[in-house]
Amino acid sequence: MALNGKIAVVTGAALGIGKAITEILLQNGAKVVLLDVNDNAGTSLKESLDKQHGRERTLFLNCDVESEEQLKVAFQKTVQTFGGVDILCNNAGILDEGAWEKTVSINLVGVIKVTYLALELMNKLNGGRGGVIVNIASMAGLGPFECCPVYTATKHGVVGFTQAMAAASTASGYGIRFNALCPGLVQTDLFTHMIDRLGQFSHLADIIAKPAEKGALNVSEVAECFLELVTDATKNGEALMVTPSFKKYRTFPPLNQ
Ligand SMILES: NC(=O)C1=CN([C@@H]2O[C@H](COP(=O)(O)OP(=O)(O)OC[C@H]3O[C@@H](n4cnc5c(N)ncnc54)[C@H](O)[C@@H]3O)[C@@H](O)[C@H]2O)C=CC1
Ligand SMILES: CCCCCC(=O)CC\C=C/C=C/C=C/[C@@H](O)[C@@H](O)CCCC(=O)O
Repeated sequence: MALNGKIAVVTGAALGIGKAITEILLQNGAKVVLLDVNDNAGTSLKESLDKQHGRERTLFLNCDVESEEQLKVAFQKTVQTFGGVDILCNNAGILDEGAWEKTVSINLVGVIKVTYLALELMNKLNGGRGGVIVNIASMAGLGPFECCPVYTATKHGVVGFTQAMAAASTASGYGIRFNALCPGLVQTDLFTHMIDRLGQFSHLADIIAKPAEKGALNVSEVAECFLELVTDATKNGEALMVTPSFKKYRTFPPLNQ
């Protein structure tokens, strides 16, 4: 998929991985709608992107992925401003074992809410143009990460939802590819603050030491993997793992045979 002129929506776009994904989309010619709850970071990123790429290339909207109402308004404004959606990146996420219901609400329910609203616009069966949806899961979506069981559960949910939606899309003719990106540790605020966010599992924080020995990815390495999942039209239902030591596609058993 060539990105020139395509319209992308990125959740949690103001900082960290979402910011790097926004930047790589702009560098490759897309227009980007940035959704985030952090108004200061979003507004200041928008100002800086205006200088680099021109005001008409981006739209920043203060929008919480937990709020169906705010999401509906955000998609309406996206259509009014840019005329549709071709690419969605469900990136917004938190790690907070002490606020586990909020973690489920943002990391998993939020991904499903945003996806279903985007589907109404993107689905070829409803007159949409099709496109691609990339969900930012985690290595914790593929195996047990004992210091954060609820975070782990949400990311397993994201991987499962992505794969089932990919199969549903193929079987139904939505014209939308769905892929999950599963990074290991990445240098962002989420990683920096994780030690204070493990709640009743803080005594297991040392589990990070092993993967941390291998270093942490920088956000632009994650954005490059995102770009691969968006542009490679053969990728659907994939879970791409990336750590400082390797990058590979995970295989899963098909359940329909
Ligand atoms: N940092 C890491 O080591 C890894 C992170 N991830 C995942 O990558 C994604 C991005 O994480 P980071 O960039 O590290 O985090 P971050 O904390 O640096 O940035 C997250 C962004 O999401 C926004 N956000 C949070 N809640 C939101 C909500 N309810 N609605 C809209 N925006 C919201 C924040 O304001 C912030 O701008 C998350 O889904 C995370 O689980 C996956 C693997 C590793
Ligand atoms: C508690 C901090 C969480 C930060 C947010 C994350 O999502 C981090 C990702 C979670 C775990 C990462 C583990 C990485 C492990 C790799 O270095 C490697 O050891 C795994 C090898 C697996 C394989 O070979 O298949």
